[in-house]
Amino acid sequence: MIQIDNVHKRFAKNEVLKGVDLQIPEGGIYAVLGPNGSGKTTLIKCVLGLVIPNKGDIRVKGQKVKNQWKYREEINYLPQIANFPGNIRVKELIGMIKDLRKKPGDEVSLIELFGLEPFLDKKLANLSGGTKQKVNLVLTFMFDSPVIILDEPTSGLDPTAMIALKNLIRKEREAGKTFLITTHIMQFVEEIADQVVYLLEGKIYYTGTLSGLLEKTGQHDLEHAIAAITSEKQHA
Ligand SMILES: Nc1ncnc2c1ncn2[C@@H]1O[C@H](COP(=O)(O)OP(=O)(O)OP(=O)(O)O)[C@@H](O)[C@H]1O
Repeated sequence: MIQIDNVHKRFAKNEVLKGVDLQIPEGGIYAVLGPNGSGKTTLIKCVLGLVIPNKGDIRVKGQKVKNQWKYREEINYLPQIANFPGNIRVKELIGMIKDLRKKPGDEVSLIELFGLEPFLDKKLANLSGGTKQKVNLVLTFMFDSPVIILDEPTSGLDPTAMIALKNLIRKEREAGKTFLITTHIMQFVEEIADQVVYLLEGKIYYTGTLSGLLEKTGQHDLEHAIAAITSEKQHA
């Protein structure tokens, strides 16, 4: 479904991705993990065509993404920071995004799921951070696309919204969707991820199941496994 071959990306002298190879088959939830600044967002943006690699190939459903736009219709994307003008009202924003995507969108059940009815007539500038994130989740999930990319989806969410989000992701996985998710919330990964991808120093340090990572690091939970990798690297 997504094939990443030998991808390199540098910003000036900062070599962020140094030969990333990754195959994501169709269906399932892939958690992309790694320390701050390890290149998770950069990798995701390469898949979306928002960042152009210096070297390497990326294919989505067999098609090279370079200079292509059509394939992006197959992807729903939640950015880490979504910047919409603050004077737009929630319902106007939802309408605008539906017009732009030119695809039928079903927002009604999502608005209910995240309890957003009282906020529909409010301007974005007047919403709390968590409420804005719920609106962004509605924008991401209201379209039916086979690939869903979420960059830090839990940001600012309260426990009720977290449960709603996990249930939503599981439901979409049951429908055969493929997820790429970055997060620093290890409990979230433990609860929902099928596979873990760990980026370190510009390369993939590990890809496989969560239990495989625990075995590789000799740890009992993901938080300790990640800490063990970091300290192993610092002492190497
Ligand atoms: N447009 C850009 N121009 C210059 N440098 C950039 C740009 N985008 C990212 N970087 C740099 O690339 C590196 C990787 O950033 P990236 O946002 O991909 O990391 P990340 O793993 O997603 O981090 P975090 O966990 O903090 O979200 C950082 O050093 C960042 O400063």
